[in-house]
Amino acid sequence: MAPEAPAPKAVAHRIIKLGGAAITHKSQLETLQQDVLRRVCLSLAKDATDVDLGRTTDGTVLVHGAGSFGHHLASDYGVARGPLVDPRVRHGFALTRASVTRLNGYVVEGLVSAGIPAVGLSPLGHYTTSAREVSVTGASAVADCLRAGLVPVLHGDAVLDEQLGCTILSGDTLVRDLAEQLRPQYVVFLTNVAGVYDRPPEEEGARLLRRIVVRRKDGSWRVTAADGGSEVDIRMTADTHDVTGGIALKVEEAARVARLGVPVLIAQAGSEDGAAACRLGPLVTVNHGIVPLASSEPQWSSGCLAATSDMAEQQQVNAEAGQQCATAWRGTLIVLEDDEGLENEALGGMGSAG
Ligand SMILES: Nc1ncnc2c1ncn2[C@@H]1O[C@H](COP(=O)(O)OP(=O)(O)OP(=O)(O)O)[C@@H](O)[C@H]1O
Ligand SMILES: C=C(C)CCOP(=O)(O)O
Repeated sequence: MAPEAPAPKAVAHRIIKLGGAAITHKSQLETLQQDVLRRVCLSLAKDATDVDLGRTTDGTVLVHGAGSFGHHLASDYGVARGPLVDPRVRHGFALTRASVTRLNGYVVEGLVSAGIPAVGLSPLGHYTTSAREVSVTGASAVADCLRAGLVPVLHGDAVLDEQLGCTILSGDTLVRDLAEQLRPQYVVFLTNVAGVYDRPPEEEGARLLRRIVVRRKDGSWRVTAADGGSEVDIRMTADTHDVTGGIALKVEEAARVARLGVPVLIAQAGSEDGAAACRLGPLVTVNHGIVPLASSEPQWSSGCLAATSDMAEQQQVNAEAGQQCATAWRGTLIVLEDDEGLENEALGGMGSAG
């Protein structure tokens, strides 16, 4: 019998989800937000050439959402529920894929024009689900691309489901599966708002949650007020066409990633904060003053930038790297509680929406 294949080596440095709400106008069928897409492509390309940081886009996995290229059609034709034997659902399945792969083409084209060796990789054919849960992962195809020096660009997709016939696999769920399989150093979700708020961000008084802490024992998550007091209530809503659950699914999947010990950042696509999150990972919070990196969390620092074991030196490098972001970093950091089950009280906190 052939010897068992060795476990694949970690090849992913970072996984970035480019939200459909950021690169499309989610409420208008198949409309691209070209300016946001262009800014993201340019900033990722800049990471690749930043010789001071010794960084390249090697080890970067990109996943994008569907936005208005997929959610509308999937919702109109009931693609998330199946069954595929229903001719109307089958037609909707094909239409949804045609739409979302069109968007994938635009994203890949933007990245390649910016000089990134990006290749589109559709989940259908690599991923299967069972009752909407991933039952077959496509992570090995992603790892193969990474080992070949390519930047795989996946997307939320219509896939085959062992029980339902077909369903919709969200990019947020793909990111979590890839994080489980490839164990990147960090994950970034870029979307159209600055992060997770205590209520829909357009509502008056909405406050940006700077830090969400995930409990080690059961994976539940919480936000406590900066004064260390009671837990904060959070309200999240989703667009009417959204077939995958919107921001609530994102937070749930992000919490599952954080529980692996992989820090997650949520920030705005096309902004300096989003670019800095992609470039620096959780160290962005060191440079920009919201979350001091505790010495008990050394694993976050390894490999986020050119390797250096000395924290002071690393902070100096990071400070130089993050110069573009002159003000405090705006976004949400999602992390696992420390070994004692405590969160550092200096790390909690909220910021106003303004
Ligand atoms: N409490 C909240 N905090 C943050 N955003 C919220 C909240 N409640 C509702 N939202 C809305 O969630 C949206 C972002 O989630 P959504 O899943 O649509 O993003 P996305 O991942 O960019 O899109 P896609 O799923 O198409 O990839 C924002 O447009 C925001 O208005
Ligand atoms: C609607 C489709 C085809 C995919 C949804 O992916 P998401 O926008 O990442 O949730």
